[in-house]
Amino acid sequence: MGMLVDGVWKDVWYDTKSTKGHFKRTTTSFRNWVTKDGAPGPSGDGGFKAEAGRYHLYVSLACPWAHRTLIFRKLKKLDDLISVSVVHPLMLENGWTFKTDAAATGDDLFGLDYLWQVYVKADPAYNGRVTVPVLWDKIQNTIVSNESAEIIRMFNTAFNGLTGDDQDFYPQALHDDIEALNNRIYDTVNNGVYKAGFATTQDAYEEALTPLFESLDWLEELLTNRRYLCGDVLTEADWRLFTTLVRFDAVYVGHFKCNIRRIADYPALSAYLKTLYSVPGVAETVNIDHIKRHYYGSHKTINPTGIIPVGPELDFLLP
Ligand SMILES: N[C@@H](CCC(=O)N[C@@H](CS)C(=O)NCC(=O)O)C(=O)O
Repeated sequence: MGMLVDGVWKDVWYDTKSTKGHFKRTTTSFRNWVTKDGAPGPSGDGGFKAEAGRYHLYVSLACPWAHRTLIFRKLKKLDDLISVSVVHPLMLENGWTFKTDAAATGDDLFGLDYLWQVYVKADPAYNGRVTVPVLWDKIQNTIVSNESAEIIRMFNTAFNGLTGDDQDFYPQALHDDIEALNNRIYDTVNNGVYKAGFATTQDAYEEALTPLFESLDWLEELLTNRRYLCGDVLTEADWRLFTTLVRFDAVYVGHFKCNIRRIADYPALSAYLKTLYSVPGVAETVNIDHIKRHYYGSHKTINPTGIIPVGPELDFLLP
């Protein structure tokens, strides 16, 4: 774990001293958008036209934010248009690496050793954390975006003319509902588990845990009466929640101490998780082995022995 300072790699853990034990996620720095015709998107610069074979996605199969982009690549039929490299599950003193293993592919584009080298290629004086996902442009030789929330919106529409797929996970009529759901779920659930897990004081941990379980209880009630978060329509809000739910019982309950209840204890959330998992193409984006090895193996301050629990048996994996 570390970061780049003026383009030089430094091995440092998250600073929670200045925030009294609270984990604060830093903002993302590459915010350009791929669009149908290369016109600028809501942020960043233009010049990133949707073209087959032009873009490359760097992901970790362990990371819930990168997982969103893999799901959208799959559901929006972008497999043949956007290539992918998968980093090694362990993120230690060199950050994400391109060491290969069963599902870690190495860097198919440049043959580099570390993800930070991709960031330095895009910006030789880069300052900040080196995170996945990264969407790389092979023509301009730079990072288009490293913000998953925006990459999934690009994937949702920009390539429709090339794939002929017009499924819409962010329909105009539901924008307000989706934003409201995303805001609460991001703060208390997606990022809530990290705030609990990376807290270094009892107070900071408990401050994250209470709203996390209030939100899970609220979601359980909501999903008792609805198929998806917005009703009958499957939207990006569901996929954003899914990547946290699918990791919850395997790692967040134990490793991040989010242990008031498991997802398995919530009937509606469990059924919903299974429904989303069984959407064609989704199961192949879930890699529980990388997920467990990453969290239990990479965060030495939380789990110094690096021992990976054998259980639990996960219900959604069963047919
Ligand atoms: N805002 C980013 C967050 C991505 C993120 O935090 N990824 C984690 C992996 S789960 C990461 O790469 N962390 C490395 C670090 O913080 O040094 C997004 O949603 O795309």
